[in-house]
Amino acid sequence: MTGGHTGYFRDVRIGVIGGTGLYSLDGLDVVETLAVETPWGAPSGPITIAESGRGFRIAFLARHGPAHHVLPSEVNYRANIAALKAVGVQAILAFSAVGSLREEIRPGDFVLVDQIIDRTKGVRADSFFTGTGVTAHASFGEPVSAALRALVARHAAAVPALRAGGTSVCMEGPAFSTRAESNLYRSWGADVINMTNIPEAKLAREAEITYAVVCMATDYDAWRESAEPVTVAEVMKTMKVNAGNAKALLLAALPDLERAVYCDETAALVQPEAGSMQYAFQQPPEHHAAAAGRDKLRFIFPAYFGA
Ligand SMILES: CSC[C@H]1O[C@H](OP(=O)(O)O)[C@H](O)[C@@H]1O
Ligand SMILES: Nc1ncnc2[nH]cnc12
Repeated sequence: MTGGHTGYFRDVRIGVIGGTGLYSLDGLDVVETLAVETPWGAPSGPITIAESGRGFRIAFLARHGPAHHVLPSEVNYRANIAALKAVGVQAILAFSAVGSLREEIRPGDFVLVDQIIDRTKGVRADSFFTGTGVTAHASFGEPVSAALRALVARHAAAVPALRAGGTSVCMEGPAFSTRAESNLYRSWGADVINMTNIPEAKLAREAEITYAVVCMATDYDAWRESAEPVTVAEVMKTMKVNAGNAKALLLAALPDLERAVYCDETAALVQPEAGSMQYAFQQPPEHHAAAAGRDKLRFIFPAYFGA
């Protein structure tokens, strides 16, 4: 145990969440595999700790489990984020397979979204504070880290097409959208659609973890009159190529990311999120000591709910 932190503490500051078609990290040496338990239950699978050639460590988690056995609505997002936090993660680069809502975003293109529209249906646990007796409201107007997006965008040359900016719609699923819904999201100005950005991005923000998601277009969803609506077969066919490009992008960006989280004394990359929840609490700190969920919250926030 370190500084009131969890027994899993490892100081692995970089986390990667792989989505559909991205179930492992290649090109890095795996040094440890952790079965982490959190106060919110178990994450989707083991956390793999890998080491880069430069001696820095990266934690990897497959969002739907290593065999993709967890539906998007049934992912334990709280456990996933809490588990990454427990091993020391300060910045998460997530990957997500998405449908394109724009002709110009072709299957195979990557988009670093900067906005998210929540179309989930309230069935997902989306806050660490639920049931704890502590009221907190994270700032979420900018749901994705601008600094992490900019860092990744500098490595656009590693993939065929990478757009810096765009809006994703996170739908509930598991069935894909109707044509009318797909057109509705287009009329709202959305660029891509998936089923996992929310609550993942929200929980990362609550956990004070810097978060960005690389959205990898696999299909044109259901809006195009001239084409058949999306199927899983179509998604997985495109993901075969996308997965290779995702790994290339990660390996290209990793040296910069390592410098930013392990070597920069100003901590400029993670600084906007680190400590951000101190402004989110409704009640004064004295209240936290008596809160029913204090022990649970200490797992994520040793600084606010310490012994
Ligand atoms: C298999 S298509 C629908 C599935 O793909 C995306 O997964 P992820 O975001 O984890 O890459 C989408 O969000 C759905 O969960
Ligand atoms: N069209 C689509 N809708 C929702 N999630 C997706 N993931 C990949 N393609 C998708």
